[in-house]
Order: sequence, then C-alpha cells, then structure tokens
Amino acid sequence: MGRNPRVTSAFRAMRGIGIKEEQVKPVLKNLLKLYEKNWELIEAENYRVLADAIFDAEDNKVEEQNVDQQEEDMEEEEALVRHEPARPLKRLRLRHQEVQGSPSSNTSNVMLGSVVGAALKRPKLDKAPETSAQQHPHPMMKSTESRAEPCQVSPLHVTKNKGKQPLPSKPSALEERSDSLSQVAVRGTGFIPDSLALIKPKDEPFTDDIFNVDLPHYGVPIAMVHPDPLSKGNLPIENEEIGKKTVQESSSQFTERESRVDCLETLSGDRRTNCELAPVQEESNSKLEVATSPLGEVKLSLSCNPAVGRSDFRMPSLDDVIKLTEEKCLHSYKIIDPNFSVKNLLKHMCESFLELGSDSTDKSQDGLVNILPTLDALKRSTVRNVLGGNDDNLCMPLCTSNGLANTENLSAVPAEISRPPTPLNSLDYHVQASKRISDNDCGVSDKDRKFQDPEDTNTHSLVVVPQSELTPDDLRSIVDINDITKGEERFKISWVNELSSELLESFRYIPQSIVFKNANVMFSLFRIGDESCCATCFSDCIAASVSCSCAQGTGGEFAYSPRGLLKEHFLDECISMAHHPCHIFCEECPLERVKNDDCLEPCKGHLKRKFIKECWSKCGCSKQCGNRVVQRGITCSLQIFFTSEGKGWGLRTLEDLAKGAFVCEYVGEILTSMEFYERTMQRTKSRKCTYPVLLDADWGSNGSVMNEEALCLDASHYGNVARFINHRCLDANLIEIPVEVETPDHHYYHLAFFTTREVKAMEELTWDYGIDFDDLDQPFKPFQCRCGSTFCRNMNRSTRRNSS
Ligand SMILES: C[S@@+](CC[C@H](N)C(=O)[O-])C[C@H]1O[C@@H](n2cnc3c(N)ncnc32)[C@H](O)[C@@H]1O
Repeated sequence: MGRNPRVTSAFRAMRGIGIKEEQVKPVLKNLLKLYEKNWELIEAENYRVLADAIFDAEDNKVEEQNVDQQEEDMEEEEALVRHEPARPLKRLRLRHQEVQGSPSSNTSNVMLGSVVGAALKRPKLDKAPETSAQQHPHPMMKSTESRAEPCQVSPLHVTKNKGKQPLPSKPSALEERSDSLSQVAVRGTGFIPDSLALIKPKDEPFTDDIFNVDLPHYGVPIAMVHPDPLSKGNLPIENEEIGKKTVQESSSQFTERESRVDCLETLSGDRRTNCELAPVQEESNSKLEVATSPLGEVKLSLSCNPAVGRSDFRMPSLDDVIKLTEEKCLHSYKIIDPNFSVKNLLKHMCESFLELGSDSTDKSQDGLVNILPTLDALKRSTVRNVLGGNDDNLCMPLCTSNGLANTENLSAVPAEISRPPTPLNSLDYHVQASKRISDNDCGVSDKDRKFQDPEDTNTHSLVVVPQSELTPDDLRSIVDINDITKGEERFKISWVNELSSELLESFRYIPQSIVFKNANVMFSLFRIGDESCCATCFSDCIAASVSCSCAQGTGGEFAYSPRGLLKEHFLDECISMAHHPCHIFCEECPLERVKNDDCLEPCKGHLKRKFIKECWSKCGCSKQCGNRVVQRGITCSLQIFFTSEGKGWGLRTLEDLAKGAFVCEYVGEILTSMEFYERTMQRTKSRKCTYPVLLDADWGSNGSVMNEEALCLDASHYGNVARFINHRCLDANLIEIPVEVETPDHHYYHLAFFTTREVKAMEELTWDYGIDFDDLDQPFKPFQCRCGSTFCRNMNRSTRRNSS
C-alpha cells in the first residue's frame, strides 16, 4: 500500500525547511494521535504545528542531554511514581524567543515575520484580523533609523533653507536618543501580539471564553493557593462569607475534588481575598510559587493539602507542572497560538488581580492593594490578556519632565501606571496615572525595562500605584486620551496609537503662544495706527460692500472668502512663493550673532512671505467678523495618531476639509534667538528634544534684526496640536502663513496653517518644514525623511547618491 499522500506532503514541507524525515515521523505520529487524525490542524499554516512540535522535541532532547545524571535519576524515579505521560508536545509555539529575546535583535519582528511568512504561513481561517501594525511593519520593529527623531529640526544654524524649519539638536544627542529608543523599540515589539491564531478543532467549537469552560472536565490543575498563615485568624467573618459565596458562584469552573482555589496572597499579608479557605498544613516546602506580579506584591502558589487524602504528595518541579499543564491545555483546547504560555497566563492572573484590586478612584487606599477583585472578573481579565486582547494601547505612556519651566531638572524616577479595568479595545477613558521617565527616553524608563519579559508579548509589566502616590507633577503631566487640550480649545482633540504601546509624550497644552522671558512682544493700542484698523466697522467686515482699511495689507481685498476659507488666488500665491522661494538676507543675521563666534558667518537667508492681516482689538467689528479666522481658534475635528511610516506621532483631520481652510496655528513659548540658543545648548547636554519654529518671515526687509527681536516659537514644553504636524516635501496639504492678529510689528506674528487642497477625513496633515536635505553644511544631520512624496528632497538625494 502506498504512503498516505498527506504524510508525503508533510514530509516534503518539512524537508523544505531542512527537517529530516526521521525527525518528522515520531512527532507527526504523536500529533495525529493527539489531534485524532485531524489533518487540517496539522496542515494549517503550512504545517506550523508540526514544525513547532519538532523544534520543541529537538529542544527537549538538548535539554535532556544537558541535565546531570543525578537529576535524571530523580526524574525517572518521580516519573515512576507519577506516571508522567510521554512528552512529545509541550506547547506549540515557534521559537520566537530566539528572535524576540535577543538583546541585539532590533529587527526581531522583521525576522520573525520573514521566518513565519516564508516557511510557515498563517492560516486564513480563524485568525484575529491583522492589525495595521502587522500590515505595515511598525517603525519600532525596525532599526533605530526608522523611528522618528521627534525633534530633529534645523536649529538656529539655519541654512539657506528658508529659515522656517524646526531646529535639530546635536547629532550625538540624537544618536544617544536613538539608541535608547531602539531599546524601547525592541521591547515595544513584544507588546504587539504576533498572532492570535486559534484554530478550531473539527468537533470542538472554540470560543473566546475557552478558559471559562468547566475545568473539572479536563482535570487541569488550577492553582490551589493557601492563605497567609500569619493572618489566617485575622480574616473577618464577613469576608469569609463573601468569599464562600464568590467561590460558590464560580465553583463550576473549578474542580472540587483535587484542586481548590484558596486564596491569592498579597505581600502585605493583612488583606484577604474573597476566596474559600481550606485548612492547610503549613509546610514551607509544600507550597510552589508559580507566578508573581512584576514587583512581587501578588503571588500565586500551589499547594496540596494532605488533610484531604494526599499524604503521599511530593512537590513536583515548577517546570514539570507548567509542561504538563500546557500539554493538557493543548489537548483540551487545541491552543496553538505561538504566544500561549501557561506561565504567562498565571502572570497575567497576578497582574489582573493587582489591577482589579487597585482601584485608583478610591482615595482611601494607601496600601498597595486593598480592594480584591472577584474571581470571575479576574479570570475574564486574565483570559483577555492571554488570548491577546491587546489593550496595551489603552495604557498611557507618559514622558514627563519634572517642572516644565526648568527643563534641566529632569531625572529618572520609577515608572508608575495605574490601569483601570476597561472594556476590551475601548479608548474611552482617561489616563489615570503618570509614568515618569528619564529625559532622554520617550515612553519607557530603565526601571520599566527591567520589568519587561522579552517572552511576554501581552503584559504591560507596569507598576501599579494608588493615585495617592502620584505627585502633583505627575498629575499635571497627565495627557487626557480624549482631549489633549484639557478643555482649552472649543473642540476636543483625542490621541490614539493603533500600532504600538507607545504613549503620548507629555507637554503642556496652550491655545496661545506665551512669552518665556525676554521676548519683546508688547501689544499696545498705541502701535496700531488708525490706518491699520477699522474703528468704524461694526459687524462683519467681509460682508460689507466696500473693503475696510484692514484689507489694505492684502492688496485691498480680504484674504478670506465669506465662507471663511482663504481666497483661491491668495492661497495659490502663497503656495507659489513657497515653491519658488525668494530669500531675504539680513546684514548681520541674529542667528549667526548669537553664536558669538569670532568670525561672523553671513546670513543664510530667510524666506519672503505674504502676510494676512486680521481685524484686531482696535477694530469696531464683532468677534464673528469674517476677517477674524485665526484668532477664533481651531474649528475642525483633529486627532493625534501614531504614524505607520516611522515619523512618530502625527496629526490628522477627522472631517473633510475644503481647500484654504484654517486648521490651527503653531503655538509655543516665544523665545528670543539668544534664549533659544541657550536653551538648545542646554538641551543638547540633557538630550532633550525641541520643537522650534523661527518667526523670520520679514527679517532683513527693514535692515538688521536685533538679537532680542529675533523670535522663535518653541513647542517642546508648552505648545498646541501643531507640534505634531509632520513634514512633507513640497506637496504637503498644509501651508503656514504669517498672520497679524495683535500688532503690525512683524517681529512677532501668528503662524497659521491652511489647507493647500481639499483634505479627506483621516488624512494626515503635513507641512513642508523647508528643510534642505542637500545642504551638507548643516551642523546637524536632519531626520531621514519618510514623507512618501514623489517630490521628496531627501529621497532624491539618496537616489542620486545610489545611482552615482
Ligand atoms: C515637530 S515634530 C512632529 C511630531 C513628531 N512626529 C512627534 O512624534 O512628536 C518634528 C519631528 O517629527 C519627525 N518627522 C517629521 N516629519 C518627518 C518625516 N517626513 N519623516 C521622518 N520623520 C519626520 C522628525 O523626527 C522631526 O524632528
């Protein structure tokens, strides 16, 4: 009789990835037995289960060869006593830790992706929908280069590039920052569940609440944890009663015969769960600690109570317990998610326990944990975590500086995150705690890193603290996921990260720019001449048949249409000026002067721009006047999101926008060029990133600009939504236009963003920073542009270099 063609195919597939027939045979046999000849399970994902099982079998062989003789003898003895079943299949997982765990594996997920993708493709059926992170490789998964350097912008050393670009920090600082970010990146990959593929067995429907099935049916040994002996007598009667009730309610989920859930311990020892108590004989060696929360406050251990007829019980090794449990899980539930691990399941249970017990809204708490979750809630939460319910993006990552005004007082302190139990995938809650980090690190402190288990792709491993432990600085730095503006704008602006667990860096939202210290920004009625205001107007200047004097600055015609959009020809002229730049050169450029170099460098040039002049305080028209657009603030629905191209955070519109629509202005601290120079130098030392924009639209036109008159906006600490707008070469959908709102003095003006074309809802909003990527004289290397434009100046350069 010929060989079963399915067997032949299996051999062939395995041969294709370098596995010999003799290695395949025994494992395949076992699998067929285990899956009751359900070939589909074995063939799924290009024989992934089979390959994985073979890898594991090989692993076991190596492990076994390595154990010393004594241990082997002991194991054999134990095996005789316990009748441990043969162990062909532990858990079916790809050896992803080989790529994930390695500290040098910046490209881990890329590697994983290619291995899995090439040899072992995922099945089409029953897998969780691909996240966008899987569809587009996440920037954090790749090399450091692919991560946006949030503040690499051209500094005061402005080059001939129009002087409008944000300013870069020193390369060394950037490199260091990149290094730290790359570490985050490696870890960050772990948070993205690789696959939730759970293949249904033929005859057993698989549901999400698979772990809620009656465990007695399979006899899987669930934790039997005894109470802390020290406080046994302290348990209040009410708790005991409640505990009994809770266990009774959920008793169908646990076996009564061999295992009973007794209690989950806390470090404090004086808190008791609402679990059933069992008389436990105290023997230190009769308790096996199986999992703990990251800090060890919560522990999960197993013990056997000799009083219920197990006097011959011998404590097994933790590894054996885990292996056997995984085998049973595999057999019972056919879990083949490569990320499934009982160890992680139990760890998640500890975390869920802590999470549910740490209700930060309860101000009365000053201990670590004092509200104990019901077992049902605990299980739901744990199962959600283990099955890859990726709610990582629900937790708030906050890079916080201690004292925003004093940027030097930045220090690394422990991470603190409190995560309330939330519905899966719901973003509808506020940040409840803050995470402080070192200033050169965005999102994760060293301490956090320590808690990260490279194998653990689901857990947040973050420390939970009661809200009372948050300092006023922590509370100040909280970024509301629903509204980063904290009510400062008329419209809420939410943020979302659909790609990774990276959280929004903390900053102070301000709707209007504010003077930092010495900037000479004085708005006086005295400075506004009668000819530049419309004192006699009383309603909407734009609706009037004859344009008032406020239109003089824009050629006698208002820049805005009655619909509140920029007039087409005005806008087109601004766009054309940006595309065909005309530079003004100052006699002594303040940007060069502040460097205090022996030899003053010539001015690199500043882009000439058209100004909009709005009606202002001395005008008689109403606030609703059509010539008051920018000053009325943001009127469209915007959102901050994590870009998939490696640019970091970006800004998008949630509604369609017409051409010429005002979006927002660039808001930040107003600094003199000297202040900015000093700040940049300090930042370089402390590796702090910057978000500055020069207000140089009219420099040089009236002779030299004095140092203290040369202003820029820095949105690093105080800013608005514009600080998230990314750069796009040439065909950006936004253009920045200087606007006079309070003063005709062009040293200070508002920098407002208008759409250059129609923009559809969900499109990213971009503007051309004006960076000259070709300018090799720049002291700092600009970021690697990922704008994706066909006119990308950065891409052209590298393409040119490649072709030459
Ligand atoms: C004003 S910030 C924009 C918001 C920033 N993406 C963030 O995550 O905070 C400027 C920084 O964003 C990144 N960036 C902006 N546009 C980019 C682009 N086209 N390609 C790559 N990175 C970009 C650079 O790191 C730059 O220094």
